[in-house]
Amino acid sequence: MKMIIVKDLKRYYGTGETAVKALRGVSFEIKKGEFVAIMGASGSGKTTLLRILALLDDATDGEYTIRGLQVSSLPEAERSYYRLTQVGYVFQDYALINEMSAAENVYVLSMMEGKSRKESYKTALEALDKVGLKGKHNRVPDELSGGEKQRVAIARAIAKKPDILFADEPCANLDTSNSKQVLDVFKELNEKYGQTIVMVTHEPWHTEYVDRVITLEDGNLVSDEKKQKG
Ligand SMILES: Nc1ncnc2c1ncn2[C@@H]1O[C@H](COP(=O)(O)OP(=O)(O)OP(=O)(O)O)[C@@H](O)[C@H]1O
Repeated sequence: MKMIIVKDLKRYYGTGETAVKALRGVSFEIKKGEFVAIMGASGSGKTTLLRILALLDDATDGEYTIRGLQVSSLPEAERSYYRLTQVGYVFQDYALINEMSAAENVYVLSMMEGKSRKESYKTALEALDKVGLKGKHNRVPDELSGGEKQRVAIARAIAKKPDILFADEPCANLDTSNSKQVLDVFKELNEKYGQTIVMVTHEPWHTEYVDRVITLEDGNLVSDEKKQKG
């Protein structure tokens, strides 16, 4: 099943002669259950693409469909609802609330979706267990390693059981050992639960974990390569 269809996607910042053409017309499809890396040099358009796919930004032109739904032309209120309920996003800097425990960081988002307190708590603990943080539910971010903090952020993103999990350089602030822990979690979510994942990275060794690598260069898609997972 096709999860994502992108056709001739363009994103220009500014207008006229001085416009920055961050995406110059990118097309591809992603199937349900794929784990895809988006690579490319700094400034090639990776974050711009991911933000549009995660409905955090609008394209200047082109079409974007998730599970057959033309999200690029949805009214803003519906886009927000879709983003809140169906899209998981993991940021480079974790974006956790320092005063809250791991469980509370995950729980708060479920509550925002309108779930009951009891259900939200149960969902949060399940998500934390899935990312290997059993026994650390009550720790605040300062009592966790960088890799553990990122795993809390992943738990928060998957608690809603999103159609797609997006991650923008999730290991950028982590050493190799913590990066491996985080990538192992993504791999397990992908293999065990069939989670579709789209991850921006600039580290070639991260591609050992994925099914496919899409490479951007100066706003164009220049290669799309299937990988043998390590
Ligand atoms: N808000 C903005 N306003 C103007 N130009 C922007 C904006 N955001 C990004 N750009 C430009 O668009 C181009 C693509 O940026 P983008 O952040 O998508 O690249 P990237 O591949 O993610 O880079 P990096 O690896 O350094 O994060 C760059 O030339 C960048 O300077």
